[in-house]
Amino acid sequence: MILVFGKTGQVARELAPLLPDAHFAARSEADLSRPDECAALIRTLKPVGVIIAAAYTAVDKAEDEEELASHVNGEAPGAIAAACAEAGIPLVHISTDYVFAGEGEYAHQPGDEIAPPNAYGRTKAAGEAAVRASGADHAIIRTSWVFSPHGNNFVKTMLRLGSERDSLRIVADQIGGPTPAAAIAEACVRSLAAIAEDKALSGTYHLSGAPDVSWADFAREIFSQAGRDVEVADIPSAEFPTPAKRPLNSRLDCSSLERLGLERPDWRLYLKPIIEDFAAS
Ligand SMILES: NC(=O)C1=CN([C@@H]2O[C@H](COP(=O)(O)OP(=O)(O)OC[C@H]3O[C@@H](n4cnc5c(N)ncnc54)[C@H](OP(=O)(O)O)[C@@H]3O)[C@@H](O)[C@H]2O)C=CC1
Ligand SMILES: Cc1cn([C@H]2C[C@H](O)[C@@H](COP(=O)(O)OP(=O)(O)O[C@H]3O[C@@H](C)C(=O)[C@@H](O)[C@H]3O)O2)c(=O)[nH]c1=O
Repeated sequence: MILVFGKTGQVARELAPLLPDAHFAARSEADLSRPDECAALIRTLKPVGVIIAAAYTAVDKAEDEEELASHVNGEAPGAIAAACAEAGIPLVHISTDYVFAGEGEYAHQPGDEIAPPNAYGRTKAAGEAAVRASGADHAIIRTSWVFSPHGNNFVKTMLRLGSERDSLRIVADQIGGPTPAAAIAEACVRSLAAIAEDKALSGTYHLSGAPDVSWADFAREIFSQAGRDVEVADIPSAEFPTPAKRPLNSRLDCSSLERLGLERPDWRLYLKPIIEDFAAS
């Protein structure tokens, strides 16, 4: 049996149909703010592999709750990875573009220096480091700008705001790859099988949707596919102040996905079901 930490999040919900026999541990069963209890669950359930699909993802709130976010995003993945190493089972963990400072206009390689610009990114970086240090066979999949029909995400925010207003001001100097949660779920399953088969595939991978765009361009495509006549005005980040600083350059070089037999998904092909759900609600 495969154990998935997380049940209600975007990626966890996309994992459910791919892994019908997996055990999905919700917060009530495995609270990541209590890392020892999460590690103990591995010893109790004795899974053949583990995927961590839960995290503290409230980027702005993390500025005020860095200690809690550190337990959830830093220490819990470390404790889970140590338990995986002890049991000799592989682990897949998900991380973020927000570990990068985001300077320049290049696509980041997995081995590039990290320098998180905010508290959420610092806690995710700590989780990555703990997983690498654990000795467990692992895949760390860094992704960005996740969206799906479930939970909170930029696509659903835009559809909601676009139904209330005729024009929106959206940041145009942050560039990255919107990523469908379904593609991340597929990569989790594929990478878990790959590292179980070949330990040499253990390491850090990048997965983001193509093409890279600004948040403003992302919004325009959402409204275009939704047939909504909402004017999107490009603004610089400075005109949309937020508690957490976001990286300007979130481009991820995803070429190492080839080692897993995967490629970047075209995110534009994943918008329609979300738009239809929104229209029906
Ligand atoms: N969302 C994004 O844009 C991006 C996400 N990522 C990473 O991808 C992974 C999956 O994210 P995503 O699917 O979007 O997550 P969501 O934001 O959709 O959901 C977060 C999940 O984590 C759970 N969770 C939060 N705190 C705890 C806790 N203390 N104990 C147990 N569970 C907890 C939530 O449970 P509950 O329902 O009980 O609150 C929820 O199921 C994460 O590692 C995230 O850092 C990377 C890049 C971008
Ligand atoms: C609502 C709104 C947002 N924005 C900007 C703010 C921000 O720069 C950008 C996206 O804002 P959001 O708060 O939706 O996204 P944010 O929470 O920053 O999303 C991040 O989540 C974490 C978990 C990750 O790991 C990242 O990869 C990334 O997906 O859009 C506007 O410019 N205008 C608006 O009206």
